[in-house]
Amino acid sequence: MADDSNVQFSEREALLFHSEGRPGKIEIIASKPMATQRDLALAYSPGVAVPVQAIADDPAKAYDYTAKGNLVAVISNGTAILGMGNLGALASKPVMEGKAVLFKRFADVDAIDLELKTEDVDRFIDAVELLEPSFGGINLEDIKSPECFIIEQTLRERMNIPVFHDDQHGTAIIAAAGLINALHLTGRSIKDTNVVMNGAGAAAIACAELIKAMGLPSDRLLMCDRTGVVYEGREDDMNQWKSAHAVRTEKRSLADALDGADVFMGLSAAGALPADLLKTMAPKPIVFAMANPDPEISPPEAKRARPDVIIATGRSDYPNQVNNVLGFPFIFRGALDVRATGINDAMKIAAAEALAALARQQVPEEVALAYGTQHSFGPEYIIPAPFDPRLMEEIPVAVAQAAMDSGVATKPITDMEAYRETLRGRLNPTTAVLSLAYEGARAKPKRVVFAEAEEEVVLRAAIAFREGGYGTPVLVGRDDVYQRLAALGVDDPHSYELHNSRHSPLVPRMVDFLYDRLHRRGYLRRDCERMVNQDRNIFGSLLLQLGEGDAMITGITRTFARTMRELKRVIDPAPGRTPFGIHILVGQSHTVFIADTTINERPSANELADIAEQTAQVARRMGHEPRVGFLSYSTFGNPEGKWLENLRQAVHVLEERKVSFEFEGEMAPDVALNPRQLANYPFARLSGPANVLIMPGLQSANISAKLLRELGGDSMIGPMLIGMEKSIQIAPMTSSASELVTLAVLAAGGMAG
Ligand SMILES: NC(=O)C1=CN([C@@H]2O[C@H](COP(=O)(O)OP(=O)(O)OC[C@H]3O[C@@H](n4cnc5c(N)ncnc54)[C@H](OP(=O)(O)O)[C@@H]3O)[C@@H](O)[C@H]2O)C=CC1
Ligand SMILES: CC(=O)C(=O)O
Ligand SMILES: [Mg+2]
Repeated sequence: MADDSNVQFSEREALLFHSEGRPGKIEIIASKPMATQRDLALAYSPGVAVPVQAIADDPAKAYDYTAKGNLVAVISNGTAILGMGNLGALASKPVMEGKAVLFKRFADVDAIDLELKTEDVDRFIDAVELLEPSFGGINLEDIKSPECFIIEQTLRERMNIPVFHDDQHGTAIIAAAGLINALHLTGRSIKDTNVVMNGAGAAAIACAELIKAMGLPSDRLLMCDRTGVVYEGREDDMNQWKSAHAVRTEKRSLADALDGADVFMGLSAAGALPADLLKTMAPKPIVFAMANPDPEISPPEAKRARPDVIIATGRSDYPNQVNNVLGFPFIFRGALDVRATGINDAMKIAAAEALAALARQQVPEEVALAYGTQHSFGPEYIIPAPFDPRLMEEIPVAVAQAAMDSGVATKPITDMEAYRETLRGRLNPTTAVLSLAYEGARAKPKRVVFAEAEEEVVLRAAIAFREGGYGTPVLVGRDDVYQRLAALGVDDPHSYELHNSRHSPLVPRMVDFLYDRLHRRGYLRRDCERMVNQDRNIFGSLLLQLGEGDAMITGITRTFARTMRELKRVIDPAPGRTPFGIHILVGQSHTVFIADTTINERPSANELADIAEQTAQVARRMGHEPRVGFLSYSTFGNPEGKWLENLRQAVHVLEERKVSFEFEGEMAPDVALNPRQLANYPFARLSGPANVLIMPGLQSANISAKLLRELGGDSMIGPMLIGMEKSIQIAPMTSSASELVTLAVLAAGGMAG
């Protein structure tokens, strides 16, 4: 992929990403239990007849008894897939599946892709119109112009749910938001700005219309297509939508148009803006090169030609991503939540203004930390990043309010504050924090030792780690690791850093270091030499001690306990810390941290308190306000037992330490997690279900974590090893490559510190 971007991946990796596990990117999950005969009777015949009759009597009830109200269809015929052209309905499926998962990921909207095999406008319209009962909204995508204009207009007239061609309006909203801010930064007023719009298709026409609606005079926008400037009187390759933007001018080519222009907006094709032409633009030019997957000009090339440029692209791997992903999930969220009958101009402008305003506000700490680079309002940050958790609050609220004010909301929201609260609850902050941890790793790439590089799964993780741009893998293994890399499709295996203890020049220093630590613990120099030469965990952790890496990942070839024993010969706990393990259970809207699941068999009261404090810190770093429950079989002395004293003491220790989070115990897990059970103990000091579960001992902790991993539906991260003087993670022996990458990213980012 583009060599100068900051995220590298191979075509092989892109294909593997899509084919691994279940092919594609979506699956359907039942939202009701389907376990018993009774469940079946309720979900299907005969129970289902009851909601059928209710909806037949009152169609609005479909929103109460079916998924319609949160369901959007992403529909394409593949005639303008990204900037790749007309490759047909089937080939568009990966893009449409991609949009469906973005709807879910960013705004908890359920979406399904539908690819229609027709280029006939009427057949397309008929097919979509018939779908109205199924969906709460229709997102049209990657349909070429001018057909897309007729399709969208007709469907909007005929359907009573929002129909939104995202390439037109989504793009226009984001581009307008970015433009508001870029003009602000360069001290321009929209009324005096000269804009060249390159492209005269779906996205470009909608963009031109929106920025004119926001105050750009018509004669200050010159539109260009493959034929050149769209001027009054032009006859070649025109249509009514282009004609609406034709101006009286002598300029004929893109070069003529750009000479002295303030803004270039590209919604055309890769490479359409030559650097030479950029040089002729006005001082502090603004370039939005939005063609996907490759922009009209790359940011490094643009900056070489014009160091004073403000540049945005459609891609996530450069600063200033002007991409409709910043809009469609949140715009539909707001529209669905007020059951809007359509998405009108007032809602679009509200979304653009809310986005622009968000970029000018202080960036939240977790976003700033993760991106590392400049993330305060400025030339490299004119538009919020897609992972910014504030988008989910601000944009739907603005859109819903505009829908209500403009009279298209059929179910107005009466309490906006309560609505904000439900929006916050729809997403799991951990997901955002994990995404940000990945971004953070990219921003500040570290060197991570992969101690078991002879294992294929570890090598695949190391390749993905490097190709993802998260850091530099430092491999430990024999020389044939190079052949194995080549067999996995790596073109330049020798560009990987490989350390082989057989001939590493570091070995003498390692032996000295180890002997220095262990000679009074019963080890001879020869024992140390043998360990350095033969044990990859010892060798790998010595690399960390000698400064050859920032973090290490291991665990695939040995059990946790054995690996931990080896590591402790080389690495100590951090001063004053109790090392322990956390398993993190991540669901769509909740996260639970369970500790200590790996090390301390019978923690003392003080150790339990330490574990609670440090786990609470990790929870905070992952975006959760901790509520700690000390778990037992017993709740506040019922039943009595002889193992409860430790837990009670731990609660006292935290009281004495005056910690800044809620904690309570001892309590059974159902009391900790279920508010109805908790309500039986009105004196309990938890304001909601516990999200940090401190286990009384290793038996119950480790068993619970492994049961949840094997039997539970949610995904499990960890165990994360906490409290060592160096950042080391011991992965479960059954880890997949992507689980290893996640642990490596967390280790590199200090998330597990
Ligand atoms: N960043 C984002 O969020 C988005 C980006 N896009 C990108 O915008 C581009 C256009 O998409 P869309 O509007 O849906 O597609 P359309 O097929 O509707 O329009 C394409 C337009 O681009 C013009 N064009 C193509 N090549 C050139 C060129 N070399 N110079 C000048 N004009 C050219 C075409 O000209 P002609 O009329 O002469 O054929 C046509 O007007 C794509 O690259 C797409 O990826 C689209 C939506 C969102
Ligand atoms: C982003 C998008 O929708 C496109 O490039 O078509
Ligand atoms: Mg598109």
